[in-house]
Amino acid sequence: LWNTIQNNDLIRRASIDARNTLKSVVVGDLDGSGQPSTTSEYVCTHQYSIEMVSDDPLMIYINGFLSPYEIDYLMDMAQEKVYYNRTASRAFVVPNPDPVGQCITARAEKISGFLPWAIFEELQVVRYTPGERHDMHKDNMDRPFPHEGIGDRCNRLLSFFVYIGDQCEGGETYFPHQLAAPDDSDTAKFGRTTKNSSRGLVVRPVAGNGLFWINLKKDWTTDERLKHASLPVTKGVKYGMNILGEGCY
Ligand SMILES: O=C(O)CCC(=O)C(=O)O
Ligand SMILES: [Fe+2]
Repeated sequence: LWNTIQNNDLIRRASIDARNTLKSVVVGDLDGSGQPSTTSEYVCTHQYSIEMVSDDPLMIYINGFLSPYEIDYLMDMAQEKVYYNRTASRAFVVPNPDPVGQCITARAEKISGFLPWAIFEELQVVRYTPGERHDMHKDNMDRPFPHEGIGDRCNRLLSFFVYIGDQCEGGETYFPHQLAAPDDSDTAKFGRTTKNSSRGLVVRPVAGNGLFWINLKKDWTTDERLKHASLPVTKGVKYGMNILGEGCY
């Protein structure tokens, strides 16, 4: 059960300390002078707003999770990187340490609050060109896995999916088991399935915004209701980012 966590507190403390140490070195003090660097406009701050999508399973929509600076930064990085193939789309991992990456991970950790996460994985940026998609899946593994120095039975407890580039048509994130967005919801952010069903949450790419949800039930088994897919991009290019928080029991 979630409340049987043993060493998560120690691990997450170490994870946060490591990030804070790094942050004080790399963010705002790039020349090591102890003064905010004039060569960088970037300061790690967290400004976003949230909307509850559902309480069971827990899902939250986040407006402005990425700042305009962070979007530009990641889009620049996304033009330079070599991508690896995933099924029907491509991805790369944000180098670690990276001042913006560290700040984004710290933000995800903060939002995750007191939930029993132990550590966050490296940030993964994904790209879809026309025809590319991500088939129906869950973000956690079927079986718990060991994570060196953390625990023997770990799994991807928390998922954030954040949109970085929305100059595309299609590419919505689709959760077939979630309730459909209400009629009066913002159509820039939420869509509907073609069949007039009460189920099926369709979330449109809006740069900077994202979703947070919990993959596992209280007994650490898969919550099948969080299966999801990226519908195919039909025009333009979509960029997004996975931020995955692992917990161990
Ligand atoms: O691209 C999306 O909308 C979702 C991607 C996704 O679910 C994943 O990469 O695990
Ligand atoms: Fe996913």
